[in-house]
Amino acid sequence: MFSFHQEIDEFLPFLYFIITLFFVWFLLNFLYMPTGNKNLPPSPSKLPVLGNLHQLSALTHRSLQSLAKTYGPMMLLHFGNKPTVIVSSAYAAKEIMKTRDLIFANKPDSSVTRRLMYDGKDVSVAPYGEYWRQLKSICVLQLLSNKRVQSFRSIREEETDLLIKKVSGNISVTSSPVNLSEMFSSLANDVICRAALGRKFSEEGSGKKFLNLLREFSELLANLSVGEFIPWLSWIDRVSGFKTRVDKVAKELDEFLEEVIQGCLDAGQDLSGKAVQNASTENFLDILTTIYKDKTSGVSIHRDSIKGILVDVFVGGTDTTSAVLEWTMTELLRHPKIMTELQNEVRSILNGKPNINDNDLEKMHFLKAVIKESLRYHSPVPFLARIASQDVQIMGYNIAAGTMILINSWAISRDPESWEEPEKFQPERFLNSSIDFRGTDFQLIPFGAGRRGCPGISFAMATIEFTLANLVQKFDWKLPNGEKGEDLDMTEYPGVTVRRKKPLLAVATEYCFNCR
Ligand code: HEM
Repeated sequence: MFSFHQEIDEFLPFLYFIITLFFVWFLLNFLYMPTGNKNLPPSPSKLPVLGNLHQLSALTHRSLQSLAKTYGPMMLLHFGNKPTVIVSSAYAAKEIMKTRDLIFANKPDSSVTRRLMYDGKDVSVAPYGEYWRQLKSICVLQLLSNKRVQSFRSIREEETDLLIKKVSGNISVTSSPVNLSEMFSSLANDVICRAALGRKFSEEGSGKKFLNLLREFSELLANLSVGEFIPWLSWIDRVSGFKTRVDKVAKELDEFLEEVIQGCLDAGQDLSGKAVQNASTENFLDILTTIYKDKTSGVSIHRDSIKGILVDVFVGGTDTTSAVLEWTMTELLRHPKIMTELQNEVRSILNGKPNINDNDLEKMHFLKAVIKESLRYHSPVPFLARIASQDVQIMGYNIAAGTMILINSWAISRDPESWEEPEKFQPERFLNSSIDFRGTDFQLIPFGAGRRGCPGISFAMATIEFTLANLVQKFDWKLPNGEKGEDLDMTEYPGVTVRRKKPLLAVATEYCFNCR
């Protein structure tokens, strides 16, 4: 028979265990106090050290969208030790990018962005202020204004013509599919290189290397560096090879840009070796180097500023533009009825005329609706990042100075509060709607909004509209091997820009203008 003391003796270790557990739980709760009592946005519970990092998948925009379904349009997460507010509604986005735009005019920086973006000497991560303002206005005036974009018409025409010839050439040799993803990347890069540098690189061995460098660059920017969020674990970045990759890409891109700039600086010649004749034939790099050399202009830019701006233009403009082309063609191939409707519009407006001009494009309302729907359904840059520069209240929640803000523009453009049947690809929704993507309608912000909004919208749209109109006018398209639209692999590949994981392959047949 057990005595009372015997029972107590046996129970004691268990009791100690329970008390210890309770103490640890209390300590952790104290250290990582739930945020509700400071009127902070709702938070999912977090782990010590990791915070909420374990709740993120590689496709962060999707994991944060599903967390927002539980915690609401403004939630506070901890990426390691970094408090981060995730914004997933049009209303909250407007509060940040319009109502309180000035407080949120700075971008977060990290050791990776500093290393890759010339220590903030570019436009996209430069601290908000006079230097950023000067750089951005140089970009807009000299490369991205409507007038400049119009002046690049012949570049777009020549490069699209080459793309069409590649597709036609492929049809005459073999009826095998063409790799549209690869073609769109080259096209976007060639158009930007010619407009910015006066030449392109795709025809040289260095062209492919340059494109791969840009792709890796964008991947590294989107990667979570462990040391950034958990400083005492920064050794993991060295052991995993992440830091070495960052250094290698930064070094190789710098060498490439240095060569390009030096080529331009040498003897006031442009990159093709010709002396620069007059301002109208100058390319963007000529203008940047002139400002760099002219110390009397009142604008002072360093050599690293030129490199930073070029990185912005290539990284910001190449992958994004080709991603939009890639996703739009993907959706057209998945929805043959929409493809036919678009072809009917384009072909009837052109009425047998082979060349498309800006007036024709203006009339193509369905084309514009298809592109808008593609930007909504596959918002190419899923996150817009900001830093709160002072304590502020948004939607009644307190946000402390220094908090990182991630606006999930991907989730906002699929939010059922703003969109009917958001998971369906329906270009018609834009036909009788004034909603646009230029940063005034916060349910559709693929180019961001406010002071830090994208300055390259007109440049990108001119290339996208012209290329798509030509492709659907001149060819009929289908998926290879009789594949059905609904079977097409739609897996996304994460990065600053979300691309298709697998390249888009499609079979083209030449459209016969005289046969109808
Ligand atoms: C479809 C194509 C493009 C998309 C989807 C896109 C998207 C974006 C987004 C989302 C931002 C951040 C905006 C924000 O935080 O509010 C941005 C910024 C920027 N983009 Fe684009 N972009 C595209 C094309 C281009 C092109 C063609 C260029 C230049 C040639 C360019 C240059 C820039 C620059 C310099 C910034 C930084 C602006 C700043 O921080 O003030 N983008 N872009």
